[in-house]
Amino acid sequence: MNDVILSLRNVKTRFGSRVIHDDVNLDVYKGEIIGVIGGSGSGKTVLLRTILGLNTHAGGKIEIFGKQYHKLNTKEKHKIEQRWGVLFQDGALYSSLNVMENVDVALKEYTKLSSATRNEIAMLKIFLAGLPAESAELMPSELSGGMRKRASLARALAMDPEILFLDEPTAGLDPITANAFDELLKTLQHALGFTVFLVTHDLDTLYTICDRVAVLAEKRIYAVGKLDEVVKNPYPWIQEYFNGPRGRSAKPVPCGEK
Ligand SMILES: Nc1ncnc2c1ncn2[C@@H]1O[C@H](COP(=O)(O)OP(=O)(O)OP(=O)(O)O)[C@@H](O)[C@H]1O
Repeated sequence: MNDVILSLRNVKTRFGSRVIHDDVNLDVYKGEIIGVIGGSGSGKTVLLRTILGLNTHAGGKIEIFGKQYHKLNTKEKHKIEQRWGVLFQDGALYSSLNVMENVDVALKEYTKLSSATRNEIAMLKIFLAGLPAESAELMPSELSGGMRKRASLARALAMDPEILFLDEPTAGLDPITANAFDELLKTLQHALGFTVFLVTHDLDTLYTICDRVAVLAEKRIYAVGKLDEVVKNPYPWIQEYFNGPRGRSAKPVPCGEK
C-alpha cells in the first residue's frame, strides 16, 4: 500500500494575517484509512476544505492523484471531483431533494447515463449505506441524524470514489449508531478498496477503523503513524487525548484482561 494518493508538502493556509497551517506535510497511501485528529480549532476542517479546493492555500503543494487540483482547468477539475467522495460534518444534503435525488446529483452532473440507470445506481448506493428502500423517497428533514449520515455516505459513494473525505462522520450520533457507522465504513472500505481521509474527535473510530493517525498541532502535522506509535508521543495534547480519562476508556481491552 505504498502508492501515495494524496501528498501535502509545506502547506500554508491563513485567513488574513491569521496563520492556520504553517508547514503541513503528509502522505496518504492508497487503500488506507487515515484519521486526522487535533484540538478544537487546530485546523482539521480547514485542511480538508483546502485539499478539496474550497479554501486557497497560501503556500506549499497539494497533489491529489498526482495533480495539483487548484491549477487545473474546469474540465480537469471535474475529472478529479469524480474520483473523490465527500461527507461534510453536517451531511450537507440538499434540503429540497429527497435521498434518491441527493445521491443522483453527481451522477446527473458527471455522467450521460439514462435516468433509469442512474436511479438503479442511486438505489444500490442507498442500500450500500445501510438505508432501507423506503428512505429513498424521504426528504432530509424526515431523516434521523444517523440516517442523514448514511444518506450523505450514499451520496459520497455515488461515483465509486477512489478516496473518501469524511469530516467528523460520527459527531452527534449516539455510541451505538456511531459504532454501526464505523463498522459500515470499515466493511465498505474492505469491499470496495477506497482510501479514507477522516477528520475525527472520536477515539472509538480511531481504535476501530484507522490504519494510521495524523495529529494536527502547532500549525502542522505534529505526529503521524500507527496508533500504537503515536500514543507514545510525549507531546502534552497527545498524552492528554489518549491517556486522559476519555482516552483510557476508549482503549480496546487486550485479550485476557476482560
Ligand atoms: N472562513 C474562515 N474565515 C476565518 N477564519 C476561519 C474560517 N474558517 C475557519 N477559520 C478559523 O480557522 C481555525 C481552524 O478551524 P477549523 O474549523 O479547521 O478547526 P477544527 O480543527 O476543524 O476544529 P473543530 O475540531 O472544533 O471542528 C479556527 O480558529 C477558525 O476560527
